[in-house]
Amino acid sequence: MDGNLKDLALETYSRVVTAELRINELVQERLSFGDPLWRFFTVYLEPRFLFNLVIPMCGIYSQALLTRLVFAVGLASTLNSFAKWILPEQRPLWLLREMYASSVRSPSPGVALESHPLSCETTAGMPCAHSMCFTVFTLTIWMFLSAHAHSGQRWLAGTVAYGLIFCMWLSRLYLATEFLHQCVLGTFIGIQAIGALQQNADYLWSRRRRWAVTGVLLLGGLAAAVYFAKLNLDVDPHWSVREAFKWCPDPSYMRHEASPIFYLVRDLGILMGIALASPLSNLDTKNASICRRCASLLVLELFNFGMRWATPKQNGRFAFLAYELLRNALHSLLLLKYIPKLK
Ligand SMILES: O=P(O)(O)OC[C@H]1O[C@@H](O)[C@H](O)[C@@H](O)[C@@H]1O
Repeated sequence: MDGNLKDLALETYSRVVTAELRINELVQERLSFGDPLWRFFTVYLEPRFLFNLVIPMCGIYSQALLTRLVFAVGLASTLNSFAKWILPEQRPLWLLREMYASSVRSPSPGVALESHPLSCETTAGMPCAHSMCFTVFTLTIWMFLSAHAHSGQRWLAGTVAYGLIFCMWLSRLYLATEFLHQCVLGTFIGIQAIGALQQNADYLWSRRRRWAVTGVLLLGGLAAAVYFAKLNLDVDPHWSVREAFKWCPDPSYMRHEASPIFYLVRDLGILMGIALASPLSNLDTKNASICRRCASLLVLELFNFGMRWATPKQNGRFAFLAYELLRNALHSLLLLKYIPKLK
């Protein structure tokens, strides 16, 4: 009975993802006129770019908005990286090529997908990080601006926000990096995460630094425990990187800083910066003059850019990961705690 249920579940899953491959194909065929736009969404609105440029730019408008964005998007990105670290789910191009390469799954799906450098992701597919972090980013801005808007303006801004999130889905489907269900679930989890953060805002924002830092260290321990548990269970922790190597048309499209471990370290670094700036309720979120805000954020982001440029990539992976952890922690700490002091 159990065996039958498992077979049925696998069969249903396989049918669903095969049908979803056709959605990727349809989007590639019908929406190629928007190619520059889909690339723009994937390249310039991805979590790393949000942290290194877009969120700091929002700080020019308001320090309170910047604080909320770093907190919400930082937590969402960490949650996403953990989900990808724990659950190994295929991406469309990997699955399609496996299907064609394997004689077990027949008949072949009869789908053709185009791939290029942006399709060479090295993490698992589920849930879509672009959709999840962008959902949290847009809805946090929407909620912040809605506090002082009429219901008509709120409705209009909400429609624009969901329209942009839909464009992010199309971008990921067009580049064949994600299945539709991975994008939808990314957005769904993002919305649930915002709800949970809102409900527990008082509790979370009043945590003392000691507790917050302990929480981040425990998360680091959890990530390491998952790694060793996988090794014990004979599950390859680097499965997604191997899939990418196997199916990416050119390995030079893949980057050091795109592995699941790198993303976990990056996100834990961002959280560590938030933890060091805790309690968040004590942070100064008053706005300095616009000139001062522009100048201080410009200096900070130039400094961050220099730090990124100087990343030691040739001194082994531990130096690389430790540097990234510290750089991200310093960047979010400076954004949250020290930029407002420069008044
Ligand atoms: O899950 P997606 O949308 O394919 O994204 C994969 C990775 O893409 C990178 O650009 C992000 O910085 C990562 O956080 C993310 O994990």
